[in-house]
Amino acid sequence: MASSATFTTTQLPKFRALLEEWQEKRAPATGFTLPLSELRPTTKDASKDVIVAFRTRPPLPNEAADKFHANLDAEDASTETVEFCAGVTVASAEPGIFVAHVPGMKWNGPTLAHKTYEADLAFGPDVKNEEVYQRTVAVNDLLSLSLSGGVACILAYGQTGSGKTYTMESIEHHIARDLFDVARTVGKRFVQAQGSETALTPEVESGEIFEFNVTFLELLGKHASDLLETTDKFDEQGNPIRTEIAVREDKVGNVRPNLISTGVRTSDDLEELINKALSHRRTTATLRNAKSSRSHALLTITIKNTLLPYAEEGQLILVDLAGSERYEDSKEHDKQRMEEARENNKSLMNLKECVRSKAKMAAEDGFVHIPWRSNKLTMLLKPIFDIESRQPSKAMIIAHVSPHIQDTVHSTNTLSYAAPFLTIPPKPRGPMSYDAEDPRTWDHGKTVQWLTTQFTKLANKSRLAEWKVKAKQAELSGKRLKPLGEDEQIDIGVDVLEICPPGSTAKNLGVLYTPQFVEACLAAQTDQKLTKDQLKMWAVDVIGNLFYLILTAKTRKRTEIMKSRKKLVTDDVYGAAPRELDDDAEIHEAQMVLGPEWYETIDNARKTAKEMGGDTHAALVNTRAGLLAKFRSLKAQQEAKAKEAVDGRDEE
Ligand SMILES: Nc1ncnc2c1ncn2[C@@H]1O[C@H](COP(=O)(O)OP(=O)(O)OP(=O)(O)O)[C@@H](O)[C@H]1O
Repeated sequence: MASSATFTTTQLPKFRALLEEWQEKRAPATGFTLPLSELRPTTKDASKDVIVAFRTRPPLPNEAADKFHANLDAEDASTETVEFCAGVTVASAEPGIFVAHVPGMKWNGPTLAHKTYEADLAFGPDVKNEEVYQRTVAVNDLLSLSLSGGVACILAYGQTGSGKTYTMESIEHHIARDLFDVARTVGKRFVQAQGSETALTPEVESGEIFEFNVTFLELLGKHASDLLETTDKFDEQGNPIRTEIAVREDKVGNVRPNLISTGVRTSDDLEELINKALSHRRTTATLRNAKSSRSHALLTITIKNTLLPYAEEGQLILVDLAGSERYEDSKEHDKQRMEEARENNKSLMNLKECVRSKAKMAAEDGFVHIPWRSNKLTMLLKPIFDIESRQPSKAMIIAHVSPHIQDTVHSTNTLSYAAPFLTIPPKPRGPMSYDAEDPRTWDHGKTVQWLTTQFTKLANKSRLAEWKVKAKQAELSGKRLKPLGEDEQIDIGVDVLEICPPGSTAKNLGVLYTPQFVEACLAAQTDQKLTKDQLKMWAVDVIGNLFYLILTAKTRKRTEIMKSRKKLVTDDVYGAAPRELDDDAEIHEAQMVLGPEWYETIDNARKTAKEMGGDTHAALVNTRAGLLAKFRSLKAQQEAKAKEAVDGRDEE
């Protein structure tokens, strides 16, 4: 089977002419909403849980000649040179719109279809790394989120060689540059909110209240290892042998692999550590005799607020995903690499399912099952996907595509992988009806009443504890302390109306980060006898209870909704039951193997059904089943060949 890239290359002049024709007619591209100099975190929609960006890179010098010479069988292939022909065009930078130019073939010659894909942002080949960082990480305030006990995750996805590592390494270095400055600003504000009671060491005074720890994990196929572990042992294939790391939930539900965790205090420390881990990854890739990275790499920075030791730690998770390989590119692989490629595809499909469900949940305020336990990659991203997690989180996906038309089939896969995260229209939501057990439905009065009860309970508890100590002392000196009066007026130590001013409700408080709520409580303190530490502890307790109530209400409603959905599915009213994940992975793989044939055959079958007045859905289902059968047979042949090759090598 001639590869689609070779086919496109041989027809390149015709595709270039078709592209020029399209370019002449198209509307001019639109740019970003704001220039870089006017970007501020406040200019973004803070409620978005998943942000999607597309990026394409420029063609590299000599790349076309190296990669796509027209006649692969020519005796002196190096003399062949091929000019560049774009496979994608940026139609709009914000919202992001990429047009993919899909080559095809009809009876009257080559055709070029133009497919549109949408994201939040689209970065063309001229956009530099600094701008990508500013428009993704900086403007969405991901550093502040992780410094406030939340989880921020940035994922780079795309075909091998499309520029993932280029983007991620630059983001990592920019984060190393900025993280400590942002931490000082956030830290100083927090220290000021605490007033004079914090022990003002020079570090605390300058806002250095955070502890940072870094881990670096590599996931190759099913095997996890620690990229910070130095090794001088290698297996037969040249793979460095590192300790296998278990990825599983512990008794309390955390997924904390046993990795080397290194504390960092400055930008230079972090920079040095990132360089070390990246060099290990590069060496590993080279030793495996692969130019590309076949593994997922997860750099995690855990951030602890030392002035809030009982609150959740924040996390910044940076993921450079393995290159999604075309099946036809992996034909020559040995058994182990085929297995890795299959595992990678599976984990990428599972990740897609999780991100899509998360985006859907945010859009609908509904309750969707997120299958994060199905795979090690998504297990490692548990704080992002577990709906029972109390930490606020944000995921940023940067989908990368090659600029070449020879890669368009793969580019459309990448773009269609990322695009559905956005396409779910938010459900119109009326006001939720009052539910005493769901804080999201409370009005201002009910919220103030609840907060007052909470602080009263805590004040009572500490009054009782104090009384017990005094009573013991009195007893020792032969006296009896007067019992506590039941209806004595209790000073709760804070002005609840300042924490929740008119117009604000429990729903507004529920979206605050824990440190923000603590700051609000410290600012509302009325009883100066109450120590700041005690008030901080109360505040963490109260906001924790509020999160818990919201979570319980969500979970309760989720169970109800899941039950009713199940019923709808069995009653066959809701349409087809959700597709099996494995099915989805297989379809994705089949699209890669069959390339344009997949899309064209389905398009033609649908058109024919429409023209004949037939059932287009049935035509789609039947044609897809036929294509899948063809793919399975091709795959079986490939596997048999690979097995033969491996057996042959073993015999030698
Ligand atoms: N935006 C860009 N501008 C200039 N050069 C780029 C850009 N993006 C990527 N490159 C270059 O393209 C080549 C491939 O990029 P990179 O290694 O980041 O790809 P990748 O998607 O991580 O590939 P793999 O999956 O194989 O690791 C590199 O030489 C890189 O320097």
